Amino acid sequence: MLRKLHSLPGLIAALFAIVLAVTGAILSFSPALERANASVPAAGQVSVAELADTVARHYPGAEQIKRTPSGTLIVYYTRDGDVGADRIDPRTGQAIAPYAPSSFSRWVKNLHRSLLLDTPGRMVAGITALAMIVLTISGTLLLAARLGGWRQLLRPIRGTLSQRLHLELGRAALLGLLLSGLTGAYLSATTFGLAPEGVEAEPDFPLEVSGGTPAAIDTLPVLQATDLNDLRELVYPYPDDPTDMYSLETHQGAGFIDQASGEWLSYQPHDATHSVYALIYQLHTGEGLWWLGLILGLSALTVPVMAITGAMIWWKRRRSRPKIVANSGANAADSVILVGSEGNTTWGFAKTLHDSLTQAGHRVHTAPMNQLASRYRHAKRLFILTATYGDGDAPASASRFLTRLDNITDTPQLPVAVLGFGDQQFPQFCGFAKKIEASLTAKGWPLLLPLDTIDRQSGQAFTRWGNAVGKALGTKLALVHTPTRPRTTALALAERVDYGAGVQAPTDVLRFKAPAASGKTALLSRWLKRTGLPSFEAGDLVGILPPASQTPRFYSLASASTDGVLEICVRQHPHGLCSSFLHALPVGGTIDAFIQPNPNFRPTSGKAPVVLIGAGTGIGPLVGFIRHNKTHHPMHLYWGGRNPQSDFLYETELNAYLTDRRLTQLNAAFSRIDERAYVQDKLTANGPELRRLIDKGAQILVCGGRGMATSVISALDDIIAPLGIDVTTLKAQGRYREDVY
Ligand SMILES: Cc1cc2nc3c(=O)[nH]c(=O)nc-3n(C[C@H](O)[C@H](O)[C@H](O)COP(=O)(O)O)c2cc1C
Repeated sequence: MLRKLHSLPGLIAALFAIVLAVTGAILSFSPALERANASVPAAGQVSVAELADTVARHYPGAEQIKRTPSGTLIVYYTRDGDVGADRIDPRTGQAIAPYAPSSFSRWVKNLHRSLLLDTPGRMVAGITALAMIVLTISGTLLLAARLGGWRQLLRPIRGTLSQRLHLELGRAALLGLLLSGLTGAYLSATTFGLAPEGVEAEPDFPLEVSGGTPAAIDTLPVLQATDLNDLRELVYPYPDDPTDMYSLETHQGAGFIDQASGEWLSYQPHDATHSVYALIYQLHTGEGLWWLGLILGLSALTVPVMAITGAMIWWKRRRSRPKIVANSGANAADSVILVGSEGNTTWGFAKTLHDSLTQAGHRVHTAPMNQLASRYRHAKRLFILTATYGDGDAPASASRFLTRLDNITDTPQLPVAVLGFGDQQFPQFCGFAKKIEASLTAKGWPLLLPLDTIDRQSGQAFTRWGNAVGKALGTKLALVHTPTRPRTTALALAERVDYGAGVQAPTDVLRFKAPAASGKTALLSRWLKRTGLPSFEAGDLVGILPPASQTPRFYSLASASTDGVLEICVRQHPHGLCSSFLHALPVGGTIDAFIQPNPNFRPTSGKAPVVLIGAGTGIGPLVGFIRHNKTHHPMHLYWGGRNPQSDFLYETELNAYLTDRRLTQLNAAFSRIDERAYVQDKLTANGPELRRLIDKGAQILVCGGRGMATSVISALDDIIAPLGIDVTTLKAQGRYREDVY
């Protein structure tokens, strides 16, 4: 519901919001620009009397002085029968330059207020301002839910580039956009008479003046007592007309002043509605508050980026949710599948289960977890497939599940199997699935199968769970989940470096390039310096589809596309389909590959040191990070192999990086030599040094097998215990990232 409330107005209002935001940004920056050009005396330095006097001397035909909220002073005058206007210096009253209002800013203002369409345009602008309020509030609620609560609102944001851009910008611009939306909606309401416009009673027009000889301007008491910074407008009396008077408007009120006595003839202070209107106008435009104008302008500039990234996120989500065919009604089904998903990948698994059960002759109903019914009339089993978000929280399509469950008073005799989808890198791995199973068992629901979990959408783990489901149902259930085949690129093997033959761990560093183009295409590519490779960074993943398989195998990338090669490090597994294929691939042979971004596994920018830890082929992305460490950021590498004579991967490159200071320290451990050691032993041996680095805010990136990763966590927990923290804390702070397989 919240997501719909965010995406629907967002998509509809996007275009108008972009126009209003860009024009609003231009207008918001103008007070700061105007202020930078205006000379503004400090309070108490210049009185209106002094200014009016100097102006009258330089402009014998002066009619009016106006002060804009940003402090620019404009004098309107007649000279030799012609009218004119000049920008003037507040201290000398002399002309700085002729004044002509900018027709561009008038056009921008009209576009902003009414889209150049008068009343219908004003209505659209008002509705867009309301949509902006709905979007900022619903967006903030979604962000808080995604990050695991209000207190976590400043936590680092994970996700794809468009997600991070959308969320980071939204978080930064939140208050500015909310203020613009609220004040814009109020100003719109005033144009349609729905809110007071702040129009107030005019000061009484004096019927009589003292009629004495006009006094010198700089001696008039009211003008002497009015500071220049309070001035809005001063109108001079007609020359040589003793019955005329000065008219003065300040921030506090307005009235008429006698030419001879210099006292008020009538005065009307501004009332509360006027002051409220003026304040809201100021908060919307930033006029007179140049710093607020800058904040509002910068916030508004995020809107086009957020509109585009928001539309991209919406489209990706829509495209990635598979269509469930042959979906039985909730009361007709014998098997019910409820899905908790945010990014839609769990729906893909649910569809595989749905199709397999349907093929096995079952009537299956698949729905979001939020649609949990109090009763499924013919159901014999319930499957719950759910992801976890935030800090063990519900994904979008399951946010109301627990409340609905609480409202079910009779416990249905419906056996249930919960399958959690998550990521081991999060401290609350499959936390929500665990919560669901605990709540179901506490309410007395019978279990069809105990809770099982799937780490990072592992197809193999899902097949294993499918076998267990098949056994429980007494049918053979082959759950082969193939993610929709992504668009692949053909790449040709350009170079291979062999390691590890002597220690029974054949490992290859493989470098791929786009297959050689021919004729005009080759010339064009050379001229454009295009490599023909898709775009990627070291630490991203490449999915490779081995021949005769639809299931991609993922390898961490040791290069970035700017290096001109796609480099991976692959160990041959005895029966590994893809690793055997890659090890047998001749130079010039091609693969089908696609890139899966892995933006969370990267060194962060900033001054904090980076500790890279890996074993075996886990060195791949770590070497990529070091290769790109052109700014000589402190990087400490801990790596474990078997024997330095046989499988010291990247030995030559690493020594070169130590020499040119891209690598600060290299700690290699080998397990098949006399002084055998594993990478965790090296960590323990260097414990005090590591503790110092972590205390200084170091980020830790770990890549390699799960066994190694577990040993590394336990060694590091011991090392940092004296700091009063553990690896779980570092993970929660986003300072400990794993790429583990
Ligand atoms: C912002 C964010 C927070 C996550 N939090 C957790 C978590 O706390 N525990 C967990 O096991 N997985 C967590 N995950 C991983 C997802 O649960 C996992 O990728 C899941 O397969 C996504 O399924 P979906 O695409 O259907 O939403 C998180 C993922 C993201 C993007």
